[in-house]
Amino acid sequence: MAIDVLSQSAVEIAEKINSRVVLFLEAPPKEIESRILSNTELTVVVIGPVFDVRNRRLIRLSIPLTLDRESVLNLVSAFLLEQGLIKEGESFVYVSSSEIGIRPVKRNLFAVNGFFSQSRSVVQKLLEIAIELSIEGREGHPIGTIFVVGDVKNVMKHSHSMLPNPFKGHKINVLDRNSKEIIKEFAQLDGAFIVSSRGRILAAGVYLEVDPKSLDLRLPPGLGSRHIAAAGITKLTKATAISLSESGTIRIFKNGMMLLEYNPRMKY
Ligand SMILES: Nc1ncnc2c1ncn2[C@@H]1O[C@H](COP(=O)(O)OP(=O)(O)OP(=O)(O)O)[C@@H](O)[C@H]1O
Repeated sequence: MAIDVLSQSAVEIAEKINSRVVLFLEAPPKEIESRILSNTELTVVVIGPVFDVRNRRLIRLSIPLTLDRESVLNLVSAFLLEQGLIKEGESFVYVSSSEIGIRPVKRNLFAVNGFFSQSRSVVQKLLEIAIELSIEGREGHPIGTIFVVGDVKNVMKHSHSMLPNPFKGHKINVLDRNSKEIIKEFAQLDGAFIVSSRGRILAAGVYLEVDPKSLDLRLPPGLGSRHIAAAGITKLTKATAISLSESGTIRIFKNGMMLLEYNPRMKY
């Protein structure tokens, strides 16, 4: 099997370049995992449907499979740095059933503290919804929106409602299966959603009060007010923001920096 042969080469390469981590972009057969764990000192990271980081040598990350390769590698780099599993300047080896490569890790715009330790499944779920909204739009129109997750008390201090809050008094959680359509429907409103770190939607149609001049935002040029607001609120608070541009591009911000940029429409 291709992944069997390639994983063997990945281990050899990792040992040759003194890398500490091998990343499987798709889950390998169990015996490959156990062989690497018992015969080497390497940490194995597997991208798949399961998220489990308790075992420090066999780490399972669930990252949406629809993301492009670059974004997946960026997210994994951020994770490895954040967890202290790799240092800046070191490399990890990645492997799938059709390719193998070496990825040097840099602490760049994409590598940001705290992304993986907070509200993982909530952010993941909202990312899924943003991907669907990007591809589908709503009633024939492209949709743009912002989801702000976590540190709700502080987020509220830096925002105000632009319209009566449709979620007031309703217990709607992004992790509930049947909440997706409601969220997509209200994504047509102007402004941002405020979501607790446990996934409860507290408000929609919220204006984020962000003054970019007073914040040291390190953003790529050309982003408009929606994106500056999304980035800014993560600088002012400990929240994570997911923005969807009307152009279909999804971005994740944390600490005022962009962690991920991805346009699912590009593949269609
Ligand atoms: N501070 C803010 N808080 C919440 N929503 C905002 C804020 N600023 C702008 N928006 C929303 O973003 C929308 C688009 O604004 P603008 O075109 O300037 O942003 P953009 O970053 O270029 O977004 P897009 O790429 O979707 O066009 C506004 O109509 C408004 O709904």
